[in-house]
Amino acid sequence: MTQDEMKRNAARAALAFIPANTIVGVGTGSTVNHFIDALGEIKAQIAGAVSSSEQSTARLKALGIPVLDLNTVERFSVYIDGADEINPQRHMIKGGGAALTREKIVAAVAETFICIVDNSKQVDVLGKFPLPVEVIPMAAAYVSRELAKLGGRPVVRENVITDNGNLIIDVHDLQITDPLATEQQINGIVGVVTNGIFAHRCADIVLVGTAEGTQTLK
Ligand SMILES: O=C(CO)[C@H](O)[C@H](O)COP(=O)(O)O
Repeated sequence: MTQDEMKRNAARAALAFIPANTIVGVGTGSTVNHFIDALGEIKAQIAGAVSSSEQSTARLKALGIPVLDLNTVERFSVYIDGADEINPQRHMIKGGGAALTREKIVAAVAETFICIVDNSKQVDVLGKFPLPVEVIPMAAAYVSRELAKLGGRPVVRENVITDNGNLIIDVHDLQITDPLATEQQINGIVGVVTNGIFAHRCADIVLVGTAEGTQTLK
């Protein structure tokens, strides 16, 4: 089975966790694209979607799924999103698609975060995948110097502007042994919008696509 088939199976398994008439929070990425396609098949049974990126919004709208403004929604039941890495504590690195800030905001409003991944994303310690950090453009050099002091190797992602008009710094070679502390520490650097560690708001349920089928971890 290919990696993409495992992603698609995990994405389709998420449909079983969507209550009738609910608003669905939708993440970003290739795994989520499979989920959006599956959501299109049950669009009559949901109240609409809240989206974490312009890319997902366009795909949702193309399938006729209404996209709601998060400011009009107080709370909703499920948020479905992928991850670049996930550890056994269900802490994640996200932001490979540069949508980390909106993803973190939408996830904060959801009751349950369901993470959909193929098994290549499972790690014991976060940090092999370079950690994305969204920064205000004028702060990029300062933030890079501060990130280097933490032991990482910051590289501004070329030709990428986020949906919020900001830059992404990818931090290579960070061993993230305490994700809660590192998430907080990096978010404390002036000029950082947010970083891609999702530890304070980790996943509640993980659907892992494997060659043997999709596993559910809680
Ligand atoms: O955080 C993300 C986007 O900002 C994605 O969830 C993450 O990059 C995983 O992407 P994919 O499903 O394409 O492997």
